[in-house]
Amino acid sequence: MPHNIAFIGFGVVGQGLAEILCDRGETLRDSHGLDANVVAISDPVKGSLYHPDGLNIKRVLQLVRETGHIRDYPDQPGLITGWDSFRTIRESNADTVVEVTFTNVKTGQPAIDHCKAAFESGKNVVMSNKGPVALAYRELSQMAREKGVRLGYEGTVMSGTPALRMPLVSLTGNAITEVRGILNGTTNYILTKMEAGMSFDDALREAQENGYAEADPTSDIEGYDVLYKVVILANVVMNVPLRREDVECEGIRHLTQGDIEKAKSEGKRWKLLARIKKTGDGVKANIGPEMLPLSDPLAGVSGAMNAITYDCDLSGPITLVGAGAGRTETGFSLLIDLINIDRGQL
Ligand SMILES: NC(=O)C1=CN([C@@H]2O[C@H](COP(=O)(O)OP(=O)(O)OC[C@H]3O[C@@H](n4cnc5c(N)ncnc54)[C@H](OP(=O)(O)O)[C@@H]3O)[C@@H](O)[C@H]2O)C=CC1
Ligand SMILES: N[C@@H](CC=O)C(=O)O
Repeated sequence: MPHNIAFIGFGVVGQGLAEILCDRGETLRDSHGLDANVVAISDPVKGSLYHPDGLNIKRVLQLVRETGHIRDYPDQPGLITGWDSFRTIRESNADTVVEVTFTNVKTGQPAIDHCKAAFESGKNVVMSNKGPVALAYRELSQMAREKGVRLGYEGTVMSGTPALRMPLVSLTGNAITEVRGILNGTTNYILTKMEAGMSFDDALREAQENGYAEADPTSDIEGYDVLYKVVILANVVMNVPLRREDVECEGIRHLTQGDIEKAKSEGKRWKLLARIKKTGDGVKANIGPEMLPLSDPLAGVSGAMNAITYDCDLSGPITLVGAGAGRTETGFSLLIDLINIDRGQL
């Protein structure tokens, strides 16, 4: 049976997943049981397409590459163009909505309402958008359960590095007492480049060109992106209802080349660190730049790589290192969820 997919948003990550589905379609079907069929794409600037039998995704990707939009997709019987996100979610024959619009760090919208509309229409949601999980995790997971559909969000923390599945599945049975990590690719990339002599602004520009940064990079630089990831980790992995207003948060905007040089002269390196520590009645969480000695394993994590350490009472500390951002890496995070939906493991 084909697994019909609708993309809501078709930027860096949406195209990353589409490329994987296009390049690996046969292997995914024959070896992993995922017969992915993209039936719809809805994006305010690139355009919107829906065909109940499926779109030619290779053609779609070629059009985006060549023209920046999909409005010149060849007309054919049954093709519908111009549907907005909600119409696509409600009226398409998609089984799963891939929600890859921007992360709204104030309200989580319109992504939260996209999820609700999908569940109301009996559709699964997989997303790398952090807003809905950070702000409405409990409500959305309950709603998905009641409607008998699935909610996947592996890519919301550390892109395609399984920072959520690993503790939930492989470390299950442990009590996780502390989580500590580098959880933003853009700022880690900027700090690494500044250490090599590049200016803050040039390094940020490169991170944007590489597809690591948020649509509004203030979210990366001021730490709001990490704040959302901390809230997700506390709620999903530690089962504590932490809210964003409970977390102390400082970004890296104020760090100067002088600060970077000072750290270097002391045999240290700046990293934007997140910490979540279990307390008697919940957790205490904070985010901020810290100077780490070069001997600290986190000091060696560079560029858009991220790392997270889970302090577990039975297994001891376990650290996961991998991509924190990126087109293919985050596209892959959505693939993990899609395959697991078909396996009945999500
Ligand atoms: N890039 C990365 O490495 C990672 C990204 N993420 C998250 O994944 C999500 C997607 O990221 P990314 O692809 O990089 O972001 P982009 O900004 O490249 O893509 C988002 C797309 O969604 C479109 N969009 C905005 N509003 C709507 C709407 N209402 N309906 C449909 N489409 C809409 C945007 O259009 P327009 O440009 O016109 O606004 C844009 O094309 C974000 O939430 C991000 O936080 C998570 C992990 C890593
Ligand atoms: N902008 C984010 C993308 C992934 O969540 C980052 O740089 O880590």
